[in-house]
Amino acid sequence: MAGTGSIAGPAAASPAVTVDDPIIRIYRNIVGILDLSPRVMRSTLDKECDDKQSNETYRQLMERRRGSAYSNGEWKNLMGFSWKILEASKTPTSLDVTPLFLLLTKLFDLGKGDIVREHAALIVKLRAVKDLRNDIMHDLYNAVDAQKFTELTTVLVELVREAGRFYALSQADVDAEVQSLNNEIEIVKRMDSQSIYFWCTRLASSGKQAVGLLWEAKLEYEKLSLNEDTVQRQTVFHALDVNVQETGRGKTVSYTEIFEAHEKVMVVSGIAGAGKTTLVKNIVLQFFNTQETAPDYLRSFNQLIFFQCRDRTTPTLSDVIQQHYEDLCKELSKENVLMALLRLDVLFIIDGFDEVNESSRKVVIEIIEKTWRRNCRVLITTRPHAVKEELAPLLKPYDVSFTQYEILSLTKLADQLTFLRRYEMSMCGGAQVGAITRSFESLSEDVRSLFTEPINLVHFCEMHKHFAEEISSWRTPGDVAPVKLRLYRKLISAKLAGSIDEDLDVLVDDVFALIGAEALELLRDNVVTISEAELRTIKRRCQGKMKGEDKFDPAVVLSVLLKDHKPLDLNQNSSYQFKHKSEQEMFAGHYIVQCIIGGSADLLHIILGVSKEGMSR
Ligand SMILES: Nc1ncnc2c1ncn2[C@@H]1O[C@H](COP(=O)(O)OP(=O)(O)OP(=O)(O)O)[C@@H](O)[C@H]1O
Repeated sequence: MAGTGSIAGPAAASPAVTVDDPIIRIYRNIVGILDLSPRVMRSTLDKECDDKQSNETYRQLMERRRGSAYSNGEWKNLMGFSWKILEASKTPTSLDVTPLFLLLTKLFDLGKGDIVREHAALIVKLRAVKDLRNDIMHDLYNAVDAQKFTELTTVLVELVREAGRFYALSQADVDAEVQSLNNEIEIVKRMDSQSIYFWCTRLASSGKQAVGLLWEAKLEYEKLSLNEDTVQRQTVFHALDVNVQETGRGKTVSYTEIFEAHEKVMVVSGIAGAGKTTLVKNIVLQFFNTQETAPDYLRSFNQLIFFQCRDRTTPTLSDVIQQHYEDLCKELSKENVLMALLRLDVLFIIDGFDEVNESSRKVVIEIIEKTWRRNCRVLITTRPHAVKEELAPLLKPYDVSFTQYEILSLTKLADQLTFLRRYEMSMCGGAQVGAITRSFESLSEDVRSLFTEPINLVHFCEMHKHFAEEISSWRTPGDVAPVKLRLYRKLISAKLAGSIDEDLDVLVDDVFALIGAEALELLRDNVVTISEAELRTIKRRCQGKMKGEDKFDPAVVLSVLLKDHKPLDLNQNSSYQFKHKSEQEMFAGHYIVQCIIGGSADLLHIILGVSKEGMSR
């Protein structure tokens, strides 16, 4: 049977399954939704569009029937995020239930010439299929329900009969179509383990759970950057607001509303430390939360793939898929799992596009290329400068448009205090809560205006822990900046005290200079992850600086400044990163200032990334 999408080769003996087996129940529902339903609806659409010319798109057909063109805005409002596929498609072959339902209902609304038609009964049947689709695809509890398959097959047969009445087909033609559908239904009842729908079934039944465990282990806790404190990510999460750029009127909405966009691609932009990565990590945790069902705004997805552009070691999308569904990919191949995944409703999250490199760019392009015709959506985060300069040009050749949202800063004192309170509670386990917020409230407005990004507020908590006294003496914004570096100085000195004979201050200056030069060089190449080999080079350089200090261990110092970044694929080597990109930038900035103060002639060519000879020219 062509329709069940067998993967390749002769059909293997079907696994011994009974109706009691959850896998066969999910399989039937999945084939019913992903294969039988669109085929029946496509046949209805063909009947409705018997006047369509073969080179005409569905948008053009509707405009012809309407007698006027739609503006792009009208078309998007009419078709939601199916607008693109319905604008481009000339045949129904790649349309599935959601765009088919939309298209059919909008065609009925338009009418067909002067013919008076009563389409209400037909819409009832179409809607029943669409609702069953959403029930089954968005909730495993429904997907495993044998009754749903019975309901679906019944309504599909009714749809064929109702379409027969509506288009005044002969009884013989309708009976033949029903017979053919019943034959297909009988085939679906026997599970084909070579069918792509079998793998969709496996993904639907256990994929989310497996990936959920993976992300929960990786993301549940957050280690703060300036000291050893750990907080539970969801407990300290502050629900951020975003500004919809599309409207041009500065409409402010909650982050949960970004999925209401008409575009399949949504871009969340924000300056350094605005909370882009934290936002998407919390979306991941909410999606996979095993204690509660996914929140409403995520309910339309049944799988989620998370990819960070700083990754330099995952060359293809199927490798990303393998990291997510390791066991399933061992059974089938990663390519087949990817193929099956793209049939489902997937949310792809691409984090930190501004950090994209040669390898991760290929993955981003693959995601865009493979998802735009599907029921998938893509959420991309980036610093603002990369939207115009890099992201828009990358999407343009694929004719992909997006809605942009900008994360809003926390400018109101009440919001800042709420934010700080959560961290304070988590950091002191509930004891002595109030000191941090009181200290913050006592600052002048001028100084407080430095703390409008989440990262600065978190750093405030950390600085308060070490320099509470000093904070009370801050008078101007200029008093704040040096304290963060002093905090690092203090942390490194504490680590080295007792093991080093030399003057610690001088030694820390040397470490800062070395790490600052390294940070600058990496930033120049837009690199934020450091491989094991690169780390060894940095360690050797540290060691070289500390000649004569036998007891100096560069790993101890670097552990204060860098964090270990464990790969998803445990067979791969670890990589390392600054605790936050903004800290990499801070050390690079400090280094530049020191070079300028010290009158270093080497500096400019390093920043510009050219040779000294190149500079003289
Ligand atoms: N919504 C939030 N609730 C609680 N804490 C947050 C929130 N957003 C950010 N933070 C804190 O601020 C830190 C920096 O945020 P994050 O890394 O998400 O910023 P970013 O916008 O991705 O920055 P960059 O562009 O530099 O990568 C986080 O590690 C976290 O401690």
